[in-house]
Amino acid sequence: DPERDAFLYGTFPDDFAWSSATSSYQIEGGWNADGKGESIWDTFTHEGGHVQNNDTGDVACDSYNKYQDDIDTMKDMGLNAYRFSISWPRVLPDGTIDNINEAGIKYYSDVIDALILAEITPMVTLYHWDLPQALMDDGGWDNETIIDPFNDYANLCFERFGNRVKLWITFNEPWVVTLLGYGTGEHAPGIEEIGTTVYTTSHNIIKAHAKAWHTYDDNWRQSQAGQIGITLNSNFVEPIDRDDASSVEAADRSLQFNLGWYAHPIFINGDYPEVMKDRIGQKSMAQGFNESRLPEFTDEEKAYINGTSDFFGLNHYTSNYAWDLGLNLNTDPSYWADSDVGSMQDDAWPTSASSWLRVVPWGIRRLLAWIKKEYGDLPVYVTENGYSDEDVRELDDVMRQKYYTSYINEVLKAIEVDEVDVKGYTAWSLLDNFEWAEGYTERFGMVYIDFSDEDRIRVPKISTEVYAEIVANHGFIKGMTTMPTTMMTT
Ligand SMILES: O=S(=O)(O)CCCN1CCN(CCO[C@@H]2O[C@H](CO)[C@@H](O)[C@H](O)[C@H]2O)CC1
Repeated sequence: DPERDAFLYGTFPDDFAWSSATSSYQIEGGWNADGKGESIWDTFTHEGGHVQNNDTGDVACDSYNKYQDDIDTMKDMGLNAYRFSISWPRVLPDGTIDNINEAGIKYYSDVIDALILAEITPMVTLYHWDLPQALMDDGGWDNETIIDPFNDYANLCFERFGNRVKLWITFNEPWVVTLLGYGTGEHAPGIEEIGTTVYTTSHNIIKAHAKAWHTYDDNWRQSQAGQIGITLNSNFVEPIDRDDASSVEAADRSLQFNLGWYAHPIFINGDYPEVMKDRIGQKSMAQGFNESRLPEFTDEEKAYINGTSDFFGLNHYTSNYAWDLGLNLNTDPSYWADSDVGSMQDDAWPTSASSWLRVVPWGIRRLLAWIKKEYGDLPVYVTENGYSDEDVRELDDVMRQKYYTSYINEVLKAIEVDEVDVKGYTAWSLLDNFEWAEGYTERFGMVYIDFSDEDRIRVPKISTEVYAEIVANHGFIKGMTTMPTTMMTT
C-alpha cells in the first residue's frame, strides 16, 4: 500500500551503530596456521561432496593475514562498528581450556587493537558455526557435556578480550546450526535427523547460551560494563490472506517455530512457545514416541534461562507468505511438518543469487514491529542483512545498492514510525566470502574478491559508496548523490 511503501527521508539516532559483518570460517583462511585446531567445517569441506565445486575455507579471503585491509576498507566507508566471530578451535585447538593456543589469542587481540585504533567498535560473536572437531567427536551439540567447554571458551574470551570488547553475541543463528547441521545435513556436521536431533541440540544450545550469559553477568559485567546477547535469524511471515483467521494464526505459528523456539525461552519465560509444546507433543504421541520430541526444561532451568540477553540480535534477509495446513497427526517426525504451515514466496519479489532470498524490504519493518510486540521494548541490533550476487565480477552492484537503500529505509520507519529501539544496522557482508554449502558461487560482499588470485585483492563495489553516504548522512536526506533512482517496493 502507498503509505507502507513511501520512501521516508530522515536521520537515525546519533549513537546508531553502522556496521558490517563477517565470520571466522568464511573469511579467515589459515585453517591450520600457528596451532589452530580443526573445526567441523574443515572436516566437512575436506571430506568433499558437501559444498559447491568442493570449495573450502582453507584460504577464503585470507583475512588471517589481511585483516588490516578489511579494517582500512571499513574506515574508508566511515563505519563505526564491525561484527566478526572468534574461531573456537583457533584459540582452543582441542576445544577445552586445557590447551590454549596463544598465537590464536594474539591474532584476535591484534584485530581488536587495530579496530580500536581505527575507532571502529568490535562486536564479537563467540560461535559462528566452526565447532572444534575434537568436541564433535564427543557428539557436538547433541551431547550436553559440551555446555561446560563452551562456557570455559566464553570465559577465556571475556578474560582476554573483555577489556576492549563491550558487545558480545554468544551464538549466531542456532536455528541454522541445528536445522542445517543436524536436520537436513546441508551444513557441518552433516547429520540428518529432521524430527528429533534438531530439538535436542537446540535444547543444549539454549542452556549453553544461558550459562555463558550468567558467567559474564556474574564475573565480568561489573568490571567490563559490556552487553551480551544472542543473534537469531528469521524471515518475516505474512499471512497469505490477512482477512482469513487461520492464515493469520499460521503466520504467527510459523514465527513461533522459527524465532520463538529460542526467543520465547530467553526473552519471555524460560520455556518453549506453548504452540510448539502442544503440536510437537500431540504429533510425537501419534507417531508412537513415549515422550515429546521437544525436550522439557525443568522449573529451575526455566528460571536460569529467562532474561539471558541484554539485546535482541536479528539476522534478516527475506520474507514469505504462510497459510494453515490444519493439524495433521499422520506426518513423519519432521520439524518442517510439525508447524502445519504452508509457505511460499511471491514470484513478483525480485530474486537474488540465493534460492531462498527474495527482496521484500517491508518485511524487515514488519518483523522489527513484531519483535517489539512479542518480546517487549528491548534494544534490537540488526546483526545481518544483505543481498547475494552470482559468481561474476560486477562492481556496479545495482541490486545490492537498491537492497541496502530500501531495507535501511524500512529500518528507519521501524524506528521513526513504529518506535522500535533499533541500536544498530549491520550489512552482511563486508567481503565476498565462503557462503557455506554454496561455497564461492554466491557473493554477499560489498567488496569483491577474486578467489583464484592468491593475493585476494579487495575491490570495493559501488554499494560501498552507497552505504558510506547513508552512514555519512546518518540516514536519508534529499539530494544524496549515490541513491539509486528506483527503490524496491513490493
Ligand atoms: O527454510 S528453508 O530451509 O527452506 C530456507 C532456508 C532459509 N535459510 C535461512 C538462514 N539462511 C542462513 C543465513 O545465514 C546467515 O546469512 C549469511 C548469508 O546466508 C551467511 O553467510 C551467514 O554466515 C549467516 O549468519 C540460509 C537460508
